[in-house]
Amino acid sequence: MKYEGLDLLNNHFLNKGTAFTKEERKENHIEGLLPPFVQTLDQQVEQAYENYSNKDTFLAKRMYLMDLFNENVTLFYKLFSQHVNEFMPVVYDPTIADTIENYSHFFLDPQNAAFLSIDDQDDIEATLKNAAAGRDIKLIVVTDGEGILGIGDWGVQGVDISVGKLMVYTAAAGVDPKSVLPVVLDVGTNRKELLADDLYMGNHHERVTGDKYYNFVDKFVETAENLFPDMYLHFEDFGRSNAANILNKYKDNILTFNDDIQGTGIITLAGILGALNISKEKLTDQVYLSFGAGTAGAGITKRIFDAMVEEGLSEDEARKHFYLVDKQGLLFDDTEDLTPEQKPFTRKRSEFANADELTNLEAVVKAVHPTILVGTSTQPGTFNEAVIKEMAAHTERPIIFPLSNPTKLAEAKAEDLLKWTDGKALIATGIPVEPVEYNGVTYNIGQANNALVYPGLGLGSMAVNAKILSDGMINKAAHSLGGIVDPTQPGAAVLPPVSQLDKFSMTVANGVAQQAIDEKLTTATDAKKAVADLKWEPKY
Ligand SMILES: NC(=O)c1ccc[n+]([C@@H]2O[C@H](COP(=O)([O-])OP(=O)(O)OC[C@H]3O[C@@H](n4cnc5c(N)ncnc54)[C@H](O)[C@@H]3O)[C@@H](O)[C@H]2O)c1
Ligand SMILES: O=C(O)C[C@H](O)C(=O)O
Ligand SMILES: [Mn+2]
Repeated sequence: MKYEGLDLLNNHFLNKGTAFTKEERKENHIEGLLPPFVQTLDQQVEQAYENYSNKDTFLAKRMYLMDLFNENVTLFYKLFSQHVNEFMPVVYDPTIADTIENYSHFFLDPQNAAFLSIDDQDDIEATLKNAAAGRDIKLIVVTDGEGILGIGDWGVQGVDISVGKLMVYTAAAGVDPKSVLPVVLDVGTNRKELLADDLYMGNHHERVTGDKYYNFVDKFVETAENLFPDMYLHFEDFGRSNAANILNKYKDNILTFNDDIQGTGIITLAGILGALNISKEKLTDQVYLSFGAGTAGAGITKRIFDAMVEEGLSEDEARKHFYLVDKQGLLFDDTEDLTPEQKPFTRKRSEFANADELTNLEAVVKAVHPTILVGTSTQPGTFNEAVIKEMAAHTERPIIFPLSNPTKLAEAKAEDLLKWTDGKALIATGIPVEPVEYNGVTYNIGQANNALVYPGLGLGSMAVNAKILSDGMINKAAHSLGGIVDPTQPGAAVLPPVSQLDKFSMTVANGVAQQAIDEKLTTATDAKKAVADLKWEPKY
């Protein structure tokens, strides 16, 4: 189909705005519909960045950028690619949390998303086709909005996380924006204030659970697979009781990925390897404490456990290095309400003289002397001075990762962690943090956010159209981020800087694609060529 006239100007994939040449304007019947001066893409970028910079708040900046995206995708990504570091917290986490909480009130545009309702299951196929509009869809990010970041259940409003994650795929790894589709599964919400709000845009009923829920997810997956057989299916921010079930159900049969379980596992392992590269310690000597053992906490634990086994420990030996703390305190084998993912990492009460007192983080830190403390608890400020000083008293370079998002939920601030450990802590945070000055040293703080790996992992997997996402490919991604930071520099970060996200996304993509070839999960033979061929660039 040829777009011309207003249809062309209103198609954000094809629109070049003031960059349409005089000839193009004539040919497409848009002469006189734009100011006469023909601009270059670089001039448009300059103009847009000036506009962006004049907005006072992150929220206003984000809204401007979303308008720009709706207007002209090429210009949006050209601008984004030139300011990745600056735009990430605006387009993505943490500002995205504000837009999710206020989605129904801020609403202007559905941004090409597919809204699938559990109450209209017969529409699934039609909706996906309508949203694709003839495009060859290679990547879907889907959420059901139950476990958005750490802010919980936001029902249909969670759709923005699918939109935002996809924008990062393109900005970081050059995934073609014409090949992606954000999806939300609206199964209701348990958030009372949304149900009571007349302007709430989703289904006004409580979440549907059990067989009806899983059948709906099944129907979506099956229909999407049929329509888009080469698709990479990314699950995001499902609730704790469903995320792992869904991953386990599909991971051995289709090319699928759970970001909170697998993406977070990869980036946290990469961060820990980066920290150990600075302290010159061995992974198999570490004592690991997960604070908040939900979707992300348990996913990370499993990844670090697998890494210890790869480094030569038996499974039984490796398990002894792990402690999980959740709402109930330290998790024992007889603790009530354990999830299937927690069970393999529980301890026995007989290991401790004071087992019944191990109901809070500080008591557990005193009892087990962790060398690594990772927070995915959604409980702000819980890595307090007493906890951190106790940890630092028993280990030279404590590895401390407060990963809960958004900013208001972080377990600690990097500057406090440095202060309480006299600069010894090796830190990564979930959200971006400015460098911290302490005792004359500038500490760069790594960002252990899955956004540093999922774009490259996805691009590499899609480039070779791998049959599944294997443990080997995941492992390869985790080991691809080393060697970028100089660990001998005082204040070196444990992970590479987001400013180089586009570069190291390619390293991740090439490594993952090669691994798929090595494991015979693809018919492709040349990883680098496959990745380069799929990579999209914003240009007219
Ligand atoms: N940095 C990253 O890349 C990244 C990735 C995924 C998740 N996260 C963050 O991790 C957090 C958790 O996400 P999730 O998807 O695992 O959610 P989740 O709900 O599955 O897990 C949260 C866990 O914390 C536990 N918890 C609640 N209160 C607690 C308390 N007082 N003490 C100890 N544990 C407590 C819950 O019981 C649950 O098991 C969120 O803030 C999310 O933003 C960060
Ligand atoms: O979205 C993020 O910033 C990371 C992660 O997927 C999360 O749920 O917090
Ligand atoms: Mn997430």
